[in-house]
Amino acid sequence: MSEESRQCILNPKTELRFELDPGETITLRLVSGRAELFGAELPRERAYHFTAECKAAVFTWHGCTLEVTGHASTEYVAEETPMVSYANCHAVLEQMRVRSSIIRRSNPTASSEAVPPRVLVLGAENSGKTTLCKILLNYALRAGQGWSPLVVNLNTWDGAWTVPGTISASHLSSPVVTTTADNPYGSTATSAPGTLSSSALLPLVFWFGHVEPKQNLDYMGHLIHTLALKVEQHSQDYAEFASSGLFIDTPPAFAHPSQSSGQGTDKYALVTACVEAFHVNTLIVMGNEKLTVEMQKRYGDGTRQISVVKVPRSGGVVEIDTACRRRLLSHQLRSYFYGARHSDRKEGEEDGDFDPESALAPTSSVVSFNDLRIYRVGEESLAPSSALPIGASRAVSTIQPVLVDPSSPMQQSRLLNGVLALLAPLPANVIQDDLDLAQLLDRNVSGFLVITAVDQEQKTLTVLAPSAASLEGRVAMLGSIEWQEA
Ligand SMILES: Nc1ncnc2c1ncn2[C@@H]1O[C@H](COP(=O)(O)OP(=O)(O)OP(=O)(O)O)[C@@H](O)[C@H]1O
Repeated sequence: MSEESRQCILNPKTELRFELDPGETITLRLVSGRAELFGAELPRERAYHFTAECKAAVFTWHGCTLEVTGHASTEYVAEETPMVSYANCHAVLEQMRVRSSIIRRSNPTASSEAVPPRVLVLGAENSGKTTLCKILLNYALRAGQGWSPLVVNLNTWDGAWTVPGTISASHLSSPVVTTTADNPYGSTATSAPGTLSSSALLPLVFWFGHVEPKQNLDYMGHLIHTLALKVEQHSQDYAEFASSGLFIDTPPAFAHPSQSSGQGTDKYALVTACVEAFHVNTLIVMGNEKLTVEMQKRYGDGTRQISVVKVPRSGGVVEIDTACRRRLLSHQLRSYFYGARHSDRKEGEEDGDFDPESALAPTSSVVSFNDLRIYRVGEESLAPSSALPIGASRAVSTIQPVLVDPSSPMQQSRLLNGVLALLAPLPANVIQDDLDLAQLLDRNVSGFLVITAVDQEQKTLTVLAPSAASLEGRVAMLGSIEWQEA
């Protein structure tokens, strides 16, 4: 029997907030008026099924009626929201886009004057950075100007379109409506069935291999520059989107000097890396006075032409604790291999609600130790310093790829359940034995694998992969991220 539904009438400029615990689901349908989910307009009479620990809010500018089915452990209507500030922020960014577009059309060579908004969003943990990026992105996409902004995700806790431990970028051309916490920027053609994903959404992905930037700050800095460089090369293919600008979503570590720098180094080294690499001209700080002042001191003096703006943190942003983050990390990996999460559906739910097309079918295959070359990046992959002979120092830098020998018993525990990033195939003229290791750091990722078994006798690895394609001769990177099927 279907659950009873109830009506929720929202006054203008209010929002219905809900927080789902594990196992809870809620379905919303817009009955009258207009409403939006983090900036994406909801069509009338279409049911949105929220699941997988989703925490979200439906906001209305002019009032609306929603039909709500299901139960969320926390559900309330908020009268106070920061949406007016966010809309003002959008208006300023929109002016920059329009100006850029007009200048480019009248004089295509004057690209230095036609600067679109290049926005970096900074803030503490759970301050609403991803949500603000999504709202500003959706508003830009709804402007009717044919924009297709680039979204850059540098939050390694959050896989964005892929899996955690990565940084990535993608142009988006249709609004993002997310009903689970698994893919905050939507699903891609590589990890979702064609019927559900956008073929235009093909993110450029680089593997960091850890969830905390502090696990290898040099490597993170290197990847930011590599991603920016590739993005610039790609943007030549997307000249029509040159005025759309970009949004950079960052992890909390960028705003915490202690977590993003070593002693004696620039305390905002990663912010500096981003500003320089992506030519940021707008820095948005989520409701943090001290950080805003520090950023204004650094960038707001007019010489660099960077605007530093503080916007209020929404009272609706949920404190995601470490246990929940770990669960989300595991679910993101699961949904990469198996498709959208269904475990949160209640038992006995009607079959009609279950969409079998969202299920993916990964394959498990056995590969010989010699088929796949596995590398880790940096010193952390080596024996501890205490194990070195007295007086000896490390010869390996923090961003040097080190070959992992699967036959070494010391590596076995690291390999088992380890998530591997399969690098894009190397150019045909690169001979495996003569591989320039520095090249590996600049290669983007074409997919992910998980090692489910290591057989020392047979010298084989069993890997879970999204497809049955041969892995012979491929190069993969290991990090510290592990995943095991529950
Ligand atoms: N107004 C709101 N009502 C209900 N939930 C919200 C609201 N705004 C944000 N959230 C939820 O709060 C959670 C945290 O928000 P968000 O991910 O945007 O923060 P963040 O600063 O990017 O987090 P991180 O610490 O990972 O950097 C998300 O699940 C988001 O969907």
